[in-house]
Amino acid sequence: AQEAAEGRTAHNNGRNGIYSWMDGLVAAHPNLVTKEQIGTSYEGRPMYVLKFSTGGDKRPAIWVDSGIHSREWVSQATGVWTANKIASDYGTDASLTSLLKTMDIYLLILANPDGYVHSHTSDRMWRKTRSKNPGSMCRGVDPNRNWDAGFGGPGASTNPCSDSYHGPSPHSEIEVKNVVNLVKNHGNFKSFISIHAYSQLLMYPYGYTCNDALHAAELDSVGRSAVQKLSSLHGTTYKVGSICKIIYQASGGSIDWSYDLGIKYSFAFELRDTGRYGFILPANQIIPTASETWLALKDIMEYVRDH
Ligand SMILES: O=C(O)[C@H](Cc1ccccc1)CC(O)(O)C[N+](=O)[O-]
Ligand SMILES: [Zn+2]
Repeated sequence: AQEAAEGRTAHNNGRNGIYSWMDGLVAAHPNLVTKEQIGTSYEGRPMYVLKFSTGGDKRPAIWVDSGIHSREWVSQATGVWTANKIASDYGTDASLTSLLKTMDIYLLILANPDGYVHSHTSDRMWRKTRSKNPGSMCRGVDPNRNWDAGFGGPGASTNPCSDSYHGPSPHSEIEVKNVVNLVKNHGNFKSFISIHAYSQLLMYPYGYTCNDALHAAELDSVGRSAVQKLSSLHGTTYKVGSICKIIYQASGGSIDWSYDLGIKYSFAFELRDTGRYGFILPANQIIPTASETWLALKDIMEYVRDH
């Protein structure tokens, strides 16, 4: 109880490790990394994106988010590792350096900050946002069912007590709305990548239907190339396919929304593992997971740069 209390204090006093860590990264790389607040969460926590840019104005950009489902802790950890990797490899990795000459990378490490705190202080298996549902004892909306893409269709629940509750309306969750506003106002994103765990999958639209997306063949080949690079590091095997075909039908998902907005290169990762540890992945697998995932992310980013 004492630890939980201390945990709550640390989080509530904004001494949250990731927030202060982000400030350190910005301070260490002032010519590359800036921190932009895109809004606040339901409980009032700031939502920050890290912007990696070498100049220009609204350059073609790549979006990466992690932690939209708060219990998928290797996802947020991979976000942190990836932020550091981009900052430290810029200038030495020729491919990344050339990418950042013409494109920007936006990285939202904590897409669901309230849920993340709740999974640390109260319920390790918490997935949703922490919003109050009128008329229900149950809190939270599944932020990956709340996007305006096939909203309320098959593969989401109308029950506020369900872990896949889609919410009262599209973009009802402020955490989702904040991302929608940034992406729409920016207007020049070429790729939208959302990082989840677990199952070891690289998926592309659609989730809301099992009909093929217009660019399914191209996205499939981009995905296969990326997972080949991923597997080359530690031999981790991934499957590639559309959300609906490879995992299950799911409506209101973020990458269906980004794809239908016109952001062709929309992907979702399901990181390690395949169920042995599930969401409770041992910490000694964080760096191997993040390192192999980076090879796939970089491959996708290079493809986007060149197409
Ligand atoms: O159900 C989900 O939102 C993801 C699968 C997914 C991923 C992207 C778009 C639509 C669905 C699976 C997961 O990451 O939540 C893992 N899980 O089933 O807990
Ligand atoms: Zn997830």
